[in-house]
Amino acid sequence: MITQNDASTTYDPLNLSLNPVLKSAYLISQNSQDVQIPLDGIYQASSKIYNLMKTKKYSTSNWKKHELHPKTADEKAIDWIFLVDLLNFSFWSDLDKDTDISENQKFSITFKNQQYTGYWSLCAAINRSIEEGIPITTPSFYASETSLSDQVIHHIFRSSSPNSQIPLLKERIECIREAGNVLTTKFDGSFINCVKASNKSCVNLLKIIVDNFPCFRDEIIFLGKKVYLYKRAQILIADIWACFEGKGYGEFKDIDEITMFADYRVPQALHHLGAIKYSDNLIKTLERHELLEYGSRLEVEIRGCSIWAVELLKREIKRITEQENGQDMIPVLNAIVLDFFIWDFAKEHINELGVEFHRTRSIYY
Ligand SMILES: Nc1nc2c(c(CN[C@H]3C=C[C@H](O)[C@@H]3O)cn2[C@@H]2O[C@H](COP(=O)(O)O)[C@@H](O)[C@H]2O)c(=O)[nH]1
Repeated sequence: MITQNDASTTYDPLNLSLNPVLKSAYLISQNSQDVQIPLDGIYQASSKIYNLMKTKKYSTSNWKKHELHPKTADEKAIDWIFLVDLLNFSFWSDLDKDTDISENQKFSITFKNQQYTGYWSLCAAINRSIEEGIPITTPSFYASETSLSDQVIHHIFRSSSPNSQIPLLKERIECIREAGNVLTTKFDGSFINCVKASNKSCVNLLKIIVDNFPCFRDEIIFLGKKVYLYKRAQILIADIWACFEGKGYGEFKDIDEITMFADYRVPQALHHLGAIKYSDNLIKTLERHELLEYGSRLEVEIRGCSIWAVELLKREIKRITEQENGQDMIPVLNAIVLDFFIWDFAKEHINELGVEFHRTRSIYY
């Protein structure tokens, strides 16, 4: 059983992790006012997740099974993953607050006669443009407006519902130009060269990403201290690791350093599972669909406590697995596999999560 000790003030993450995100998450969780991590909730959620994962035999091979994800782990897949995780943010619709708005009035992408929203709409838009012969995943192509105009980018993200547009399209174009130029001027035109420079260390690769690509710098001042959440930088590494199933370009000796990715979906599922608990005041704020500013106290508490809660879930589930020698049931268990599982769980149970997601408009998640 994990004890208070794991989450107590004597626990010093400085010795336990090289990843600045984990230290930040611990600091936030220790100073949080409107989000708590009840240990009994962690125990209950751990056994529930363990049993669900056991039946699903969840592993990294699930990543390529998603219909819109690349099926072959090669250099093209790396370019695809980089572009997707460069733009993997803020899909929720302003229209969400009007309950009588029907789903098909919101932004969505039609691809192969299927309609996609949210994260999957991004994947669908990119796959659709590849099928239309647009080399959208080639950095030298998307770096400059002369080869890829803003108008064509608008066309790539055209919605199947009229008068709706992907949120933050202008900011997405800025990210595309910025990252495309960094890759062409500093990394010989492909993110694969960042992966090679990381020397199979995800902590190194995380640093390369945030040092060279400003739009991945998900950093905030919390109670006068700089905290690092790095959601897109970490999921970029995790998607490569999962796509390559931990081998070849996906082999990272220190992959267990990567934490949960602090988005707006997984916290909802964590609350539903009892692993985190919002104050009444926060719940009312969310129910009013109030915007939470990026970097505001409530928003940082939700994100930081979610990361720390997944860390505690991981430890407790590891302990259960060892106790029940279920290693073969869950071959690989780290914060990535746990996060992916909980995110897919959130999507599967989207209408029964019992709490609103928090609405922050940002390019960071
Ligand atoms: N923490 C975490 N956040 C994730 C993902 C994913 C997709 N990952 C796929 C790849 C492997 C997994 O098995 C998933 O199938 C997207 N997001 C974030 O969610 C939000 C979009 O939500 P919605 O509007 O409802 O689609 C947005 O912030 C986006 O950045 C994840 O896995 N973990």
